[in-house]
Amino acid sequence: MPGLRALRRLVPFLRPYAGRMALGLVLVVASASFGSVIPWLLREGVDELTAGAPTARVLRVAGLMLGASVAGGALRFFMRQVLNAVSRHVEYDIRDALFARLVTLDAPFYARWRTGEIMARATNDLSAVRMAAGPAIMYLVNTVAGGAFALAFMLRIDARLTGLAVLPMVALPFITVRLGRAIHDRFEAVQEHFGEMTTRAQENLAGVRVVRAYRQEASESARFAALGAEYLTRNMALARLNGVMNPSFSLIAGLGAVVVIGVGGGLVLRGAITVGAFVAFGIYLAMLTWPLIALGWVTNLFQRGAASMARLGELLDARPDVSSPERPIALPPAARGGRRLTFRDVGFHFPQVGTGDAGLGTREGRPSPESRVPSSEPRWVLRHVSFDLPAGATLGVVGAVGSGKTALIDLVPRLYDPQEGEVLLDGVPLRDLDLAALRREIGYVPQESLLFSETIGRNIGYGLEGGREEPTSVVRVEETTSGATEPGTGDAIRWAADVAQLGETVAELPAGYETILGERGVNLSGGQKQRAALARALARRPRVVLLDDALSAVDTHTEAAILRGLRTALEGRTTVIASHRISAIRDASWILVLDDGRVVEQGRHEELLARDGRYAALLRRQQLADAIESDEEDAEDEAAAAGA
Ligand SMILES: Nc1ncnc2c1ncn2[C@@H]1O[C@H](COP(=O)(O)OP(=O)(O)OP(=O)(O)O)[C@@H](O)[C@H]1O
Repeated sequence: MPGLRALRRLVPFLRPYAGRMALGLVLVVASASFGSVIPWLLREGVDELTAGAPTARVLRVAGLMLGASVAGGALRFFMRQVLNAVSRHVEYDIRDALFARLVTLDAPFYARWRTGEIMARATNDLSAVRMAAGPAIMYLVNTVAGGAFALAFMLRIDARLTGLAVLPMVALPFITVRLGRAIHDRFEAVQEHFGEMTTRAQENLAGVRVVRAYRQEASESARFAALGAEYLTRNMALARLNGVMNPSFSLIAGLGAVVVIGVGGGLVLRGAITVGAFVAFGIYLAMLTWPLIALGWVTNLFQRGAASMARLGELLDARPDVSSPERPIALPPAARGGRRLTFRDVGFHFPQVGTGDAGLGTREGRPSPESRVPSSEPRWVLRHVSFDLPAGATLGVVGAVGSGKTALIDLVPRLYDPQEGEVLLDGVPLRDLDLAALRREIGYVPQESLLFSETIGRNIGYGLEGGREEPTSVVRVEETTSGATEPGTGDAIRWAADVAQLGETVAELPAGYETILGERGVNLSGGQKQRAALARALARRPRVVLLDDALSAVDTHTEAAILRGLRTALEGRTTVIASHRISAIRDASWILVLDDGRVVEQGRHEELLARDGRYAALLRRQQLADAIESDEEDAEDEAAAAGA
């Protein structure tokens, strides 16, 4: 059937359950065989009644019919148990595989795919695939087996009558193929739109504060209603096909029934077949009708499953652009606890969406025809960036908004790879290192800190050695001294929290390090979140620490205290601090001033000041802004004092 090729991808997921699947299918065939014996027994019963046979014989037939019904029913029960369980297991395995894939995918992938789209595939499409993997297979086999048994008995009763009754069924394959293709396409359209709706809902829920602050509730509701209306329209288009399919199949079966009554009635009158055979034949034909209708439904399920499996396949097939080399080079032992970081004439631009850049396709991940045309000149975010930072040194990166500070930092853990030049750690190009080994060296505090809905202790201890085995045993900070947890883990968390100036805040939380954060727990302020993210990066005692404007939400006083603490704590480690505030980087061993992705000045604080160029101008502007701010604060304080 057209469009079903995507279902081949289900085979590896079904393979582990082949035994159970086979058992389930044997049960399907067995239950269908019992079901088809019943009309045959009925034929016998009717004929014996018509012939005036003794009651005992009639009762014997009735007993056999009852037995066949019970046996068929019991087998049907077990077949459902077995096959539905298989489909649930398959669904579980695909979901697992999907999640495992999603967590390995990198920044370029998530720049192309919207969260709502991924969620839609992981839920709705997965359900459609489960229906194809379980119920559809079950009904297909049931249909074929039930139909074959019914046909065999019909042929035994009268071959010519059977031929006439099933004649209208020659139209069946045409209807199935034509409607099947249309169902596939329309279902795909429905699912695609569902992705749009999920994205909209997800963005609105995540940004509900913005929606409310800008009083956009009504217009957002209207936009969602419009999406809903389109979803309804597409579903109605699909429903219309179902509306055509089922009656078409019933019509074919109905035509068969007309033949049976017309021709079969004549045969009974002429004595060619018995009344019992006529009754049984009618029931067999009805038994064929159900499979015919079921066949329409099965076609539908397979087509939906195939469309959804293809959509899931796009996610399962996605590969990160950045990966480990086949033969990674090991890093040499670290000197003084840090690593030397070198940028050699680095040029970088973000992958261009829809241009096939870095092997990318369209946002949906499908390579589009346009993806193969040569891209327009990329917008370089970094160009000709070179520096050589000795192990244990601190690099400060300053520059205006959008000058490329984040991009520079992102290249160190290989969130992206540069298109020009190379980045090296202790003289080894990053591309030659094992990705996990590289990232173990690095503590990265991104601009936007993300904390999980977990205890603050587990948030800080995230990714600590052993954390993968049993999360609950890892970061119960209070228990470390009793030896109940891995030695040193709790200490590392407490130490990191203290360096990040978070220790006191944690002590004031209702359950200390065991306080749950997030939706179900306590919410931290922006600055506290940043400090928790900093503590998380420090707890692993990385050799290279990257801070991307990581203290922007912290006041200058706390920032100074944190930086002082960091200097001692990170003694010997290599640090890169990107900041729009000069106060955060003035003590760095080397400072880069970025402008539109190029290094326009570099040197130590004093040297840069003496040069009286961009850096000095930036500092003067910031000092002026700080002075105005503190004057305003003083004025406010005075006004408040006068008011009191
Ligand atoms: N995922 C992305 N795809 C395409 N362009 C991007 C992407 N992220 C950032 N950019 C662009 O790259 C440029 C550099 O961005 P970057 O985030 O490195 O600047 P920044 O110096 O860190 O700015 P800020 O101080 O605001 O954090 C900006 O012009 C930005 O618009």
